[in-house]
Amino acid sequence: MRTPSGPLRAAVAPALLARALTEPAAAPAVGDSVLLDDGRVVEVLPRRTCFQRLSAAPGTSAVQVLAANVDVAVVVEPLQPEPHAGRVERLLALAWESGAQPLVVLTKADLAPDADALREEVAGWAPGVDVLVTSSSTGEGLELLTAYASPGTTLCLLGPSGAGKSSLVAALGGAAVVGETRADGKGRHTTVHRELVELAGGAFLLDTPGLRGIGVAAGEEALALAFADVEALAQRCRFADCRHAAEPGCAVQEAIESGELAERRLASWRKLEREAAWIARRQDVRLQAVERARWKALHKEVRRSGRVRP
Ligand SMILES: Nc1nc2c(ncn2[C@@H]2O[C@H](COP(=O)(O)OP(=O)(O)OP(=O)(O)O)[C@@H](O)[C@H]2O)c(=O)[nH]1
Ligand SMILES: [Zn+2]
Repeated sequence: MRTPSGPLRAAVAPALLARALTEPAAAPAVGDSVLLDDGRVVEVLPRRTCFQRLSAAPGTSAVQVLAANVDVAVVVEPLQPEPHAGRVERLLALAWESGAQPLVVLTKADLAPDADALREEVAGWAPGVDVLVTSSSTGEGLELLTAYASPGTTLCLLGPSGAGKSSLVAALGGAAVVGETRADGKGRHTTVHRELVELAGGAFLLDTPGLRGIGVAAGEEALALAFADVEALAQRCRFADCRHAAEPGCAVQEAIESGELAERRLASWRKLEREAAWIARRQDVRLQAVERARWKALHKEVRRSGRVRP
């Protein structure tokens, strides 16, 4: 981690480790600011923004934090092969979900003669979000991205393999400042991947493999932001509970008929809404399972000792 007196490797204090067993979000994640006592991490300071997913650990219902305190969440999508609408929309929903400012960066402009037209199209998938055209090969558009990377700002890159994320980092003058290390069988420490990169202008970039392919669904509120155009239309439907199928006075269907809204975009919104509902249900089921396990343990204790302990 970084401290005023330089980089430092610090262990997590036992009390915090113990808490993290039942509450994984209490553990420090990449991007966190922490309190140190006697060279140990005793507390994680409140997070401004947060990428998280449901913890895979059995017996917990909690969320696992993938990255904390990201200011700008950059959705990286190549112009060649063609930008993929569903993928951009999904990553934008996750960006909104995190609380960070979303940004779309289209890469490999040197390979796309129709970059400007493609930019227009992508802008339609990203209401309220800037869409930049860049090339790490020619340097085109990189100064636009630098404007988002003011000193002290933390960015993260979300995008598929091959989108050009590593090339962007290199083109922005990235140098690793913190590498995550792990001990191998022989007790040596080896760097497994770069985690925090300092850019030439003094901004930071989180480059976390776990974030790259992040597969979690965004919640309702994030979807409302990512699909602000569809939501605004839905406000104008005659019925408050309009399902935008065949109801009379449906502003969404009218917009599709007039060409104002792409049918594909409504379908994409529906798909992500279904996923959000599914995740919410799964979280409920998990909470119930944890509750059941607690009661089972309590009953066992009662049978064993013949009395109830609070
Ligand atoms: N022509 C051109 N090629 C590029 C550009 N940016 C990246 N590439 C190429 O695209 C390929 C993938 O780029 P990477 O930067 O490794 O992509 P990545 O997103 O980091 O991929 P992962 O590490 O798998 O997540 C490489 O062969 C790059 O040389 C660009 O601006 N123009
Ligand atoms: Zn409607």
